[in-house]
Amino acid sequence: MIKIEGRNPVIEALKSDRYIEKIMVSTSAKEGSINKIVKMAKEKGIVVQYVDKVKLNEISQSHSHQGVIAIASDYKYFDIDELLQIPKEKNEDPFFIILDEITDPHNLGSIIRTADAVGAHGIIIPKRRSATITPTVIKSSAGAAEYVPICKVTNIVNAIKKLKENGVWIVGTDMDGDIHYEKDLTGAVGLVIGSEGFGISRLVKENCDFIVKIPMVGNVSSLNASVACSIVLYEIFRQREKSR
Ligand SMILES: C[S@@+](CC[C@H](N)C(=O)[O-])C[C@H]1O[C@@H](n2cnc3c(N)ncnc32)[C@H](O)[C@@H]1O
Repeated sequence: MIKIEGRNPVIEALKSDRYIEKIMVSTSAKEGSINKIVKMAKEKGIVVQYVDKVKLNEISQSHSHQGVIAIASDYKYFDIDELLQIPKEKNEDPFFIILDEITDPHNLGSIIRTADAVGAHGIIIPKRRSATITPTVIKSSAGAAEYVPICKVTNIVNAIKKLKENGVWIVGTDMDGDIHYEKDLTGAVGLVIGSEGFGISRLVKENCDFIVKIPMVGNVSSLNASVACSIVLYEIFRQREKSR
């Protein structure tokens, strides 16, 4: 079981068909969206348990529960074949994100949130040395983790090769690339974002079809990984919308 913490994440979980064992609500949280959550839970026949705020603080893993925690079934990761099936079923050009060892749960949550906003078909993460779906990630995604398929793979390079075999162009991001908005980013695309500390690893970079950079004129040498990811995702989204 996994804890889903915070109001938006719990609302999104209640909207989905995910199994929820119970919802714990702080006795001191009565206002606003808490009433909506309790109503939604009751309509679905889910047990609502009122607990003291101190107890909820102890249970919370994200430390930002906003007075509500749902105990839900574990997150279901996709495999790469299932991921590739999604754009086919929607009759859309594949649009994937590949995270090369993003370790900060807030970055992963924020990337999931933007991925949902731009209609990406899924995110590939490595099994090791990576943030995975935790209460903090779900909270940071504002509940978008319910909608964005995540695929955990043993080897990112092999996953990239598989995407390429399926006609996906792999776009890396680094400071030594071409300006992102001057490149054609339409068609089947897999966007690679490097780790917070080390960027994209050498082998992954060698397997990218091309590299793009987000121009910068300031003093710091790079952007935050989730910010960089959002900027390029929105350029891909803009170009895809324009080419429809
Ligand atoms: C914090 S940066 C990594 C910095 C790292 N010290 C390095 O040497 O590459 C994390 C990731 O965000 C993306 N990124 C950040 N700033 C970028 C920029 N200006 N252009 C393209 N990608 C960028 C890249 O994917 C990068 O690997």
